[in-house]
Amino acid sequence: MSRNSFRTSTGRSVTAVTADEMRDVDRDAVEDVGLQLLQMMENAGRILAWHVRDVRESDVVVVAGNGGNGGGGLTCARHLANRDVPVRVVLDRPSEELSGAAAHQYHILDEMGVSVTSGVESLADVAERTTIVDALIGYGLSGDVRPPADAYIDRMNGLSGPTVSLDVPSGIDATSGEPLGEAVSPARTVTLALPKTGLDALAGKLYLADISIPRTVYERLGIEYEPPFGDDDWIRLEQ
Ligand SMILES: NC(=O)C1=CN([C@@H]2O[C@H](COP(=O)(O)OP(=O)(O)OC[C@H]3O[C@@H](n4cnc5c(N)ncnc54)[C@H](O)[C@@H]3O)[C@@H](O)[C@H]2O)[C@@H](O)CC1
Ligand SMILES: [K+]
Repeated sequence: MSRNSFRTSTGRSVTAVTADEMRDVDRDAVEDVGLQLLQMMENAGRILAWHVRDVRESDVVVVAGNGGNGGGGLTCARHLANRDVPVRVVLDRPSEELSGAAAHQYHILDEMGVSVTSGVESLADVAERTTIVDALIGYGLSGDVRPPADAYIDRMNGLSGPTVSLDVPSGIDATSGEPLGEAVSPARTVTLALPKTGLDALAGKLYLADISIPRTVYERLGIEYEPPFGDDDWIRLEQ
C-alpha cells in the first residue's frame, strides 16, 4: 500500500510508505544493491545534526535506543560534537548492552570523550530550553511502548526545549500514526528517504532527508518515486 499524501513546497506529491514497505526498501538497499547501513546512517545523522543546530538555543541531549534509530541519533551526536555544540547522550540501556550499528557509533563517541550515560535519571537535571534529540525508537516500534522507554518519553515531553525526532516520533506507529502508549510530541521530525504513512497527523513540522537510497531500489519494489530533493539534501514536507 503506497499513498501520495505529502507534498513538497513546489506542490509535488511524495509517496508515503508503511513501516513494512520501508523495511523492504532498507533491506533491498543493503542486500541487493550493496549500500551499507552505516553509509545511510551517516547521511541521516549529518542531516539531523543540521536541523538540531537550526532549532537549538543552548545545550543538546540525544536520547538513543539500541536500533537503527538510536544509531542515527548517536551519529548526529558526533556531528554536533565535531561542530563544538555542547552535546551529551542518554542511552535507554547500559552501553555494554548496545549491539550492531548503535554499538559501533557509541564506541566512536566514547573515543571522542562525548558524555554518554544511561538511565532515565540522566534526564532529571536537564536545563531549561535544552534541545532534545529523540532517537529512541523509529519505524521499528513493535507493540505498546514498554518500560523503561515509556518513562524516557514521558520525561522528554515534560522538558521545556524543542524536541527533534528522528524518522518517527518515538511511540508513534509509523504506519497508522497511532500513539502506542506514550509518544513523543516533537517540534520537528526529520524522516528518512520517504515519509511514513503515519506521519500525516504529526505534531510539529516535517522534513524529509535524502539518505542516498538510489531510485533502482524503489523501482525494484514497485514504489512510485520521483526524486523530490532537487539540489538539496533535505526538504520540507506538507500535507
Ligand atoms: N536505511 C536504514 O535502514 C536506516 C535506518 N535508520 C533508522 O533505523 C530505524 C529502524 O531501525 P530498527 O529496525 O533497528 O528499529 P528502531 O530503531 O526503530 O526500533 C528498535 C528499537 O526500539 C525498541 N523498541 C521496539 N519496540 C518497542 C516497544 N514496544 N517498547 C519499547 N521499546 C521498543 C527496541 O528495543 C530498539 O531499541 C528507522 O526508523 C531509522 O530511523 C537510520 O538510522 C539510517 C538508515
Ligand atoms: K524517534
